[in-house]
Amino acid sequence: MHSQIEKLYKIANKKERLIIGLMSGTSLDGLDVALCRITNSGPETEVKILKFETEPFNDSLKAEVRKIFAKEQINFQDLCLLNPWIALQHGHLINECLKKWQITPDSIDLIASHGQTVLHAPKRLHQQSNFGNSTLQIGDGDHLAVKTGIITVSDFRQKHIASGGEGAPLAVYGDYLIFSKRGEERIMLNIGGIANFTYLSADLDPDKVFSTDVGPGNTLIDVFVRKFYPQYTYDKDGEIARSGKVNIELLKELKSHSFFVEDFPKSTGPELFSVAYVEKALQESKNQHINPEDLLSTLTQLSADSIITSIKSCFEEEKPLHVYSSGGGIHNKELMRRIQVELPNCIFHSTEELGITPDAKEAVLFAVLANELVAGKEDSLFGNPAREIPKVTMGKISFPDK
Ligand SMILES: Nc1ncnc2c1ncn2[C@@H]1O[C@H](COP(=O)(O)OP(=O)(O)OP(=O)(O)O)[C@@H](O)[C@H]1O
Ligand SMILES: CC(=O)N[C@H]1[C@@H]2OC[C@@H](O2)[C@@H](O)[C@@H]1O[C@H](C)C(=O)O
Repeated sequence: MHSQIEKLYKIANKKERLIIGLMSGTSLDGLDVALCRITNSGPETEVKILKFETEPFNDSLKAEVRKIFAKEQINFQDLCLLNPWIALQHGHLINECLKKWQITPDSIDLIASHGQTVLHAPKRLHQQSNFGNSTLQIGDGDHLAVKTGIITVSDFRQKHIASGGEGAPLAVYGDYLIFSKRGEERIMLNIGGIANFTYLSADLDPDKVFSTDVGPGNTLIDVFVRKFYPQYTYDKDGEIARSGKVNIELLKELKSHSFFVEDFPKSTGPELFSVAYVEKALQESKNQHINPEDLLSTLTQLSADSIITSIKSCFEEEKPLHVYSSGGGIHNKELMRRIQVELPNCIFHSTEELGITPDAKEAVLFAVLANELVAGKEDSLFGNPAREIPKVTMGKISFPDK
């Protein structure tokens, strides 16, 4: 047997594994690196975060990615060059983290790498009859494995699509395994560039579980902060939004997009929630000369309303729901205030109360997916195919060869 296969076999048979989960989301703020100790698999999975860092991306990395990020037309060579280059950048950041933590690569069992989404094109968005759902994450796993010397699991979304899903959201798989709690109706709300949630039923019934993107989280806020306030990259604590007024006509126009009336579950991205989408709405509502703080206030209300309306439309009002929030958007106090005011029957928490740092949650998710791929049992795989959550393992394995 090849020594790497033998090593993987041993890792699969361990009771607990050290897995580095990586997430670089749509906000392009940095690489989330979560060193997790994962015990068991399937419904018995337990996760402890041993270390967590967000390694900020420097301006040149952001500029390189933005050349091809969520764009309909790009230079094909840029895409080709960035696929290994991103992996090498991520590999370098992992090596730096390991040095800082004084942990040697050979004590890590696996890396679980999401990669960088450069385009998400579910059929609902591209609408081309000959083609199905599609998504592209770059940062090739072989390059990461060779750069770090650690067996790497990557490219999780393709199997989801191959099995009938849209390739997103995937958080539901980790949410079900690590956050389900008998006797408590839970919503796991993540506010990243895009906002999404998972519903976990109090009776633990997997057939009731579902997950969906709901619309923009921080993505539009970030883009227009960068445009009008170049010294900032986001609206810290929502202060700009708080100083402005919501423009009702513009908000109505933004909400008239067909995405908001499509059935759940659905996935989306900055391909739809883009500058062009906002500029069209500004034009249609005759608000091209809106002042920046009113625009930011309106975009913040759009994010809040996307979340509020989706939760209200999926659940009866009397149902006591516990909402556990994560993602960078939870630091936007004005956004969170507006959401909480309109959902008085929900009890709001942070995932911190469940032992998972909110900024680390998505990176942990990919560590859990890698754990299921390598050590999960086929008969205890989670899924709910009726709600587009296929029962599958996800990820591709790359070996460093030494
Ligand atoms: N103090 C703060 N005030 C307001 N917003 C904040 C604050 N801190 C972080 N954010 C927001 O959180 C964003 C980063 O969020 P996060 O890392 O969850 O996004 P992501 O993982 O890239 O997104 P996605 O989950 O869509 O892929 C920042 O770009 C910013 O908009
Ligand atoms: C294609 C893609 O990268 N989608 C991301 C993005 O960021 C949030 C939302 O849009 C979600 O659908 C997804 O990520 C999380 C981790 C998910 O799949 O659950």
